[in-house]
Amino acid sequence: MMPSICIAQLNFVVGDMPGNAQKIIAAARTAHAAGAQLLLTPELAICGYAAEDLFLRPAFLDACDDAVKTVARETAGLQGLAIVLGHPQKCRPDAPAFSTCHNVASVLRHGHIEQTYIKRELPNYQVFDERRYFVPGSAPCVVEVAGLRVGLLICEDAWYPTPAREAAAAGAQLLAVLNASPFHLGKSAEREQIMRARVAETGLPLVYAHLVGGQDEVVFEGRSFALQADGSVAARAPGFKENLLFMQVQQAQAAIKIDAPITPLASPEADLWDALVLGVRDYVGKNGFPGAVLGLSGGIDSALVLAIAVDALGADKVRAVMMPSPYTADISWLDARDMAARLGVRYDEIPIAAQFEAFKAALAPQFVGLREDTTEENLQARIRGTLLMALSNKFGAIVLTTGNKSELATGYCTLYGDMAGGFAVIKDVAKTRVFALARWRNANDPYGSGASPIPERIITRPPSAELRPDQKDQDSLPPYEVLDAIVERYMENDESIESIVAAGFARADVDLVTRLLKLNEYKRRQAPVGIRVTRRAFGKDWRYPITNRFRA
Ligand SMILES: Nc1ncnc2c1ncn2[C@@H]1O[C@H](COP(=O)(O)OP(=O)(O)OC[C@H]2O[C@@H]([n+]3cccc(C(=O)O)c3)[C@H](O)[C@@H]2O)[C@@H](O)[C@H]1O
Ligand SMILES: Nc1ncnc2c1ncn2[C@@H]1O[C@H](COP(=O)(O)OP(=O)(O)OP(=O)(O)O)[C@@H](O)[C@H]1O
Ligand SMILES: NC(=O)CC[C@H](N)C(=O)O
Repeated sequence: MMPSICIAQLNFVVGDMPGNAQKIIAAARTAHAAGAQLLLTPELAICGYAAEDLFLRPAFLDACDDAVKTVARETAGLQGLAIVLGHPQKCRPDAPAFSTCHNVASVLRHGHIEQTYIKRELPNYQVFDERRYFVPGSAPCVVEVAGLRVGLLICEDAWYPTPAREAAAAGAQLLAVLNASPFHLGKSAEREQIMRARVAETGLPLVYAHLVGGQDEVVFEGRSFALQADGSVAARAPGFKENLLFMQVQQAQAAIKIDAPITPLASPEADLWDALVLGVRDYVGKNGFPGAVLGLSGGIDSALVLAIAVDALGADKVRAVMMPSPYTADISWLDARDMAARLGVRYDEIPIAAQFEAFKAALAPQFVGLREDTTEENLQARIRGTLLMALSNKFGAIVLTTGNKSELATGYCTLYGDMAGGFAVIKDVAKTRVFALARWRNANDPYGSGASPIPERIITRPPSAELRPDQKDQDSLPPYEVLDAIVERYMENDESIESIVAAGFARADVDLVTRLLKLNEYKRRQAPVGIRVTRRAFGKDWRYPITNRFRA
């Protein structure tokens, strides 16, 4: 008789060790009641991923240790259930300075820690800094559960052949991987492909236990899965929600077969939408905000952010404010009103003409003889930022900023103006993708907030900041198809200026975009945190110097 395995695909809160422990205990009870013999948690389940420099605090590691003991104690009576629990563990006292702990998976059974596996491969690229915190292990770990020998691995271990091969050599019949693998577009398929390589090399089936939830700039999409020994998908949990995924392991002649439900993968747009919704919901929820507020301009960016916010939080928790200036077109407030009504959010109008005039009057003696320029444009953006922050201060709702990746790349945004706020929802979504996503959301209603929330004219009118008469984005920037393609090549793929020009882009466009990218590093350092959805976002994954003379 081979075991039944349960994956606890759960949404943990970083630093809430007592809460996370209770979630794991509840999952263990459910799994046990359903007949499971093995419960797998995600990587570092006890403290959440990523706890960053909290790992440098001895008291934090002690609290993790206490929580592991709580899980062991409170699940001691679950006869026949082994729990593989991800947690940090203090190193020996003679460990090198600043390498304070191991990233481990412990096997809890009958109230005791029976075995502990130490993660061997520590990722230190993209958003990962694991070598800052962890000391690597060097040995495989195989645990026996109901007659099945399970080889334990932790996330990055399975991105290299050696740990899996050594687990197989140590007698494993199945590989179990505990993971915290942040989402970007296409990551689900990429991950399954990498795991398929491990299966091919070892000839062993593989079970992948994954985290779900948003944590600051990253989102984990869940979608835990299993592969048969022939590499085919044996199980897959739903994406972007908690799930207990049960699978029955069977001995079929010499082979081990896994029997479980398979949720299909989703389209890129559906994934992107779900990632943004979960990112907003968890940032707002886990940080204790009662709701969110944003400036609704009648343009596409704020429209998209409003639709995401409503899907994430519900219409009753979201508030939209239209703040017309002398340059705001009639269609802007007509469309803003229309959209707010479609979604059923609270909508207010606060004109900013009087404040704008007051600022200009105050500055007039200083500006004598000077013509109006971006200074006056930015004043409008800053008045709006001030009003939104006042609403946030008074009512507690977080201000969602609406800048997209194209704007952040080129600095087409105002410090302390439209950049003022707490969470930058679409900062990793390029403008061309903003349009595609708006169309997708109008054709789909994944959270039941209403079909077609975005008035068609908002999608079809030419983008404008409406900060001076007849202004269009394309007066100062190349067409967004060109801009976004250059940003993707230069920023996401590290291509050189020459290779982008060689690929057929006009040198003037490439020069302008890469120059703006370099010049605006200072702005990005002051931008709010926001959701990473591509392989490389402006965040932990983009660490360029501000003072810098290199551009090629
Ligand atoms: N290296 C550096 N390190 C630190 N600070 C630096 C700096 N270089 C300039 N600065 C400071 O930054 C200031 C310039 O930045 P900032 O005040 O933001 O203003 P700035 O970048 O000059 O203007 C904002 C631009 O964004 C456009 N915009 C605004 C609002 C919304 C939208 C939209 O469509 O979404 C577009 C607007 O049309 C304009 O072209 C300088 O005056 C200086 O004080
Ligand atoms: N009239 C307005 N009323 C309320 N908020 C505004 C208004 N104009 C601008 N904002 C806020 O400032 C942000 C930047 O807007 P702006 O119109 O300058 O450029 P944008 O990037 O094209 O954005 P959008 O597509 O939402 O208009 C908007 O997304 C919105 O949150
Ligand atoms: N936590 C980890 O070890 C993650 C690293 C891994 N390569 C991933 O993104 O999936």
